[in-house]
Amino acid sequence: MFTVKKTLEISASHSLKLSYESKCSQLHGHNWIITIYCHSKELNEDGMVIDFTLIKKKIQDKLDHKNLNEVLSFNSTAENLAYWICNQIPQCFKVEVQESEGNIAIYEKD
Ligand SMILES: Nc1nc2c(c(=O)[nH]1)N=C([C@H](O)[C@H](O)COP(=O)(O)OP(=O)(O)OP(=O)(O)O)CN2
Ligand SMILES: [Zn+2]
Repeated sequence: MFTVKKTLEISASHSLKLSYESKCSQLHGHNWIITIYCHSKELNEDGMVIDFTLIKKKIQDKLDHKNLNEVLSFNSTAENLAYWICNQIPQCFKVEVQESEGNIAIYEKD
């Protein structure tokens, strides 16, 4: 099994819809650091699991310098982002989303 790991950064704004009062319900921004793990038993014809550039493009084109509330149909918690990102890339099996230093969510397929 081959594994590739791609780390990229997304600068964006969001506000969270929460069932309790929170500063996070106000529009604010983060520089999310996202680590994406992809694997494959065999390499493609180019000798890759997946092109690092393609991983970055798929995620950054949709999210970078955007208001996440406008481009995503779900509450953009780190957990939900990790889940959504994992499902954008067929070879992906794990995603880590660091919202700020010390605040990290991880989604991993069963
Ligand atoms: N489990 C989660 N908890 C929280 C999330 C989340 O995505 N998953 N998100 C937020 C907000 O986005 C909020 O903006 C985070 O604020 P931040 O200042 O980064 O974190 P803290 O409030 O913990 O403050 P520290 O500076 O880290 O002490 C909130 N929770
Ligand atoms: Zn936030």
